[in-house]
Amino acid sequence: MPESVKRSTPPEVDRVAASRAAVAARRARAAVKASVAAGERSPLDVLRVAFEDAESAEGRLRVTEFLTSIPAIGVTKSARILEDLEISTAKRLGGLGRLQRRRLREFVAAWIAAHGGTGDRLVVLAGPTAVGKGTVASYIRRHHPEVRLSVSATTRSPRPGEVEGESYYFVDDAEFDRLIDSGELLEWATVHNANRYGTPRGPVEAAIAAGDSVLLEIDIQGARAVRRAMPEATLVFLLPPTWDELVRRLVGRGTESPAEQQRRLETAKVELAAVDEFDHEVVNHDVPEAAQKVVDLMRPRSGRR
Ligand SMILES: Nc1ncnc2c1ncn2[C@@H]1O[C@H](COP(=O)(O)OP(=O)(O)OP(=O)(O)O)[C@@H](O)[C@H]1O
Ligand SMILES: Nc1nc2c(ncn2[C@@H]2O[C@H](COP(=O)(O)O)[C@@H](O)[C@H]2O)c(=O)[nH]1
Repeated sequence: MPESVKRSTPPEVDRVAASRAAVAARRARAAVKASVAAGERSPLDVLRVAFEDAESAEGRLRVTEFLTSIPAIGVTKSARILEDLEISTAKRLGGLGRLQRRRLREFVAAWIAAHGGTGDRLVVLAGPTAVGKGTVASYIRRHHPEVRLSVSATTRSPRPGEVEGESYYFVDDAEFDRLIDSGELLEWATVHNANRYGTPRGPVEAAIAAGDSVLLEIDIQGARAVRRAMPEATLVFLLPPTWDELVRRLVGRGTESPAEQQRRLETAKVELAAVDEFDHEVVNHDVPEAAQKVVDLMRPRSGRR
């Protein structure tokens, strides 16, 4: 042990260690800010990490430091934004309450969409079983040809009327394994403990590169995976008007056995609690109205396209 340390009294050693830790923490926070300012890291990704781990460099970042690292947000604008969001400038990201997190995330997602990020180009529509995701997505396919709908790969068998390459790419387990191993899927999940479903990466990346809007209609696990892979994506949670209406839709669809319906409803209860992880909520009272709300989120607010 070096002489200097041996001679230090315990409080002095503590002070040296604390000051080193403070310098390291300050450097880590500065690195986060610099990566956002340089456009290397999405602000939404920073928020995700901060909300998952309050003690991380991201979680220790003050909201003002965070906002001012976003290009075109200065100190004055940041103060005004925080006043609107009812968040104290002294708060750290990891110390925000549930509603404050939600308001800040919605603000940042809207800011990215309005300032040229991919947020308005890649929109994920997710929600519990039978809420109407497929119905709303089909409506968008029919009425909004400008929106590209991603076609998923699945190991389930085609239902009557489903068309290969339009409804899904129907593949066997070996082919699905190959798609995973070769990195050709942006995300994949086993849905309802039954079949595997995944989003082919190539068409999504090509559409975004071409400036098109892409809609992914996938389950909640898939939405979380897309957020990890592409933090700028806009996540939309489709909600039923009421729980009873969700049950009515599931039972009324008549495609699952009563036992399977029960299992899906148990999962739906858990999934509904994930709504706070999403950037926007749309209540599916009426299909055209819900579809319009989703499509509106895909359009830039400033007429960029
Ligand atoms: N706004 C609405 N009003 C009334 N019924 C609706 C509405 N939207 C969808 N439905 C009906 O609810 C049922 C479930 O819809 P859909 O199959 O699109 O759900 P989903 O979310 O894709 O389900 P899953 O995840 O289980 O595949 C269907 O019978 C559909 O016709
Ligand atoms: N994670 C993913 N989930 C997907 C994908 N494509 C569809 N889905 C979800 O699966 C269920 C069941 O669909 P169904 O057509 O068999 O009724 C539904 O919740 C879809 O949203 C995907 O690529 N990834």
